[in-house]
Amino acid sequence: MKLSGSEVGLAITQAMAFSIYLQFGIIQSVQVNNNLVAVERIVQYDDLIQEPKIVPAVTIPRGWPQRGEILFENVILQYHEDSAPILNDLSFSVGGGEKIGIVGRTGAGKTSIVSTIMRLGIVTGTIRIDSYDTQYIPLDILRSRIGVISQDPVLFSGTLRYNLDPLQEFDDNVLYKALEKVELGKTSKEFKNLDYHILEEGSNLSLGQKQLICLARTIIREHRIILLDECSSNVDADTDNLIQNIIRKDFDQCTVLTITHRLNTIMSCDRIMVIDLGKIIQFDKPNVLLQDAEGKFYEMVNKKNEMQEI
Ligand SMILES: Nc1ncnc2c1ncn2[C@@H]1O[C@H](COP(=O)(O)OP(=O)(O)OP(=O)(O)O)[C@@H](O)[C@H]1O
Repeated sequence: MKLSGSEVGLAITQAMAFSIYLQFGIIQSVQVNNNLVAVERIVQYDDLIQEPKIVPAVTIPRGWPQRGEILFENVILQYHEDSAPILNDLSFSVGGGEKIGIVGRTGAGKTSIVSTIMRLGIVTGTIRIDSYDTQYIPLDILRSRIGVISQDPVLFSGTLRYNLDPLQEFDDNVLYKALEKVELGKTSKEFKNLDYHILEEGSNLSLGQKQLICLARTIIREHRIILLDECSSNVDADTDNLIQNIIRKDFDQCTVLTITHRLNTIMSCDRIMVIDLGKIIQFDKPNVLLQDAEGKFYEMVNKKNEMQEI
């Protein structure tokens, strides 16, 4: 939605009027504050550069992606037009149902792979998902068909039901089943009630509980491709184990890309991708990488073991 100059002007005038009313004690200060923040947000959103509207050349099937294959061909990612590429000429393919671990030092470009798949930033080269070139897929379709769980879970002020299913697409039974799978009820009995109220950004929940709600959301949607970006890095060992078990059981048929600093989390993956300075420097089965004494992965594993011995 693009506001006209007069609409933005009207919003600002209304905000000013509210602040005058406040000085005269006409309306409650909390209400005024909320209204001012709302106007401020509208003005901020209005300044955002709009993403391109993509008209697909072919019809995207309802069930896309079905196989979950990902193909990168000479992909480059920049976050701004005049900035240097963050990912440099990446080419690789992932088969449907494969479990891939992605590792590399801080700032290597791991999260940028997720950004690229979701087409956040300026992407050149070709990314195909089940043979469909993602540059021709409308962004709302692309982003709603891939499950992403990051280290900063996104939750809204509203009921548990609203947070699990904001568009009210699923039966309560489906939501309850997903909650059972992620064992949220074991952390607090409040989570057995879909009307339980969650505060803005989930401020009345622990990080682990927030992650489990995001996991439940992904289970409900039965995504074929799931991108996990450090989703269990800041939770306790029990929640981490629970998350890993759910991924193994419920996402068995899915293509899962797991970004992590915890190397033990990805040892059971089919293949591990090592990223450095925006390039893939190794991509192979864990046992192959562990035997390559000259390789980066070998160095990372041994450094970690040394740290544990100290
Ligand atoms: N939105 C952004 N705008 C501009 N530069 C960005 C943006 N996001 C990431 N970068 C830059 O891209 C590079 C790669 O960042 P990325 O988050 O992909 O690394 P990472 O390997 O996931 O790191 P970490 O392990 O610390 O999360 C970094 O130099 C970072 O500063």
